[in-house]
Amino acid sequence: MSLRQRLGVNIDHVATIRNARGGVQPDPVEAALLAVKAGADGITAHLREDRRHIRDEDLIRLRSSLRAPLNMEMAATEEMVGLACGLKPHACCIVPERREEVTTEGGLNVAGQAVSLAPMVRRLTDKGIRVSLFVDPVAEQIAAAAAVGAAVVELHTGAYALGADGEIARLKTAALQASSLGLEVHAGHGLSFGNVAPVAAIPQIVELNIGHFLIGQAIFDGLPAVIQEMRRLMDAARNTLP
Ligand SMILES: CC(=O)[C@@H](O)[C@H](O)COP(=O)(O)O
Ligand SMILES: NCC(=O)COP(=O)(O)O
Repeated sequence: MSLRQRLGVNIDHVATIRNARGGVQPDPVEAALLAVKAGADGITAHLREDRRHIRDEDLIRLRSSLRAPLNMEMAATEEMVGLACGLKPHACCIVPERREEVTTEGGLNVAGQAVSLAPMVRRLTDKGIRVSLFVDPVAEQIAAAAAVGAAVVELHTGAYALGADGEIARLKTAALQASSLGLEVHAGHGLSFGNVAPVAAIPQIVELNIGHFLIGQAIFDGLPAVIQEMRRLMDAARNTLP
């Protein structure tokens, strides 16, 4: 199987640099258009409650100017569900947020909040938005994601990226379970040139969302080049599949 795996480019940290001086450069929307032109299959943008990087107006401009799928990452709040239902991106990925965190620290506790999540998933789905839940590769969370009606799970690869033992095995098991439940399987967080191949080679994973590493490496090599290299590494990993 060498089903081509999609690459979603997360442009959060273009906005981090822009916000550092409060101006308009570098423009995350310009980065998104350049990323798609370079081969990205979609764009991911995380509208955090504290707007530390992506801002509401960025999402509005992305929605009106992108000709590729826009995946809006958001917390499970009424504010964000309302914004998403108004914006109607191609997809939403619900992620946990803690104001003090430097970055996303873990997966969404779907099992522990299924009662409140299910109607949010339904509202978004009823607007034609593909709903993904960002979860740790844990059987209970994946089963809960299917139970609340999500179409997709995005497996948190943060522990894997930090070198935790046995993580790639957990990701493989989780991807198989999710696929067997009819969920589309994505993965992301902390992926880089150096660690992407084993995750890309997991057959059931059909999309990777990658941002921080790509934006950082783009400072040295340029955004098109780093996207094309990530694309090459993903394709090479997929081509090892039977
Ligand atoms: C959910 C995830 O892993 C990232 O896409 C998320 O955007 C991380 O948040 P920061 O971009 O603020 O680090
Ligand atoms: N959901 C993962 C994502 O969008 C990008 O995460 P990272 O590559 O910025 O760590």
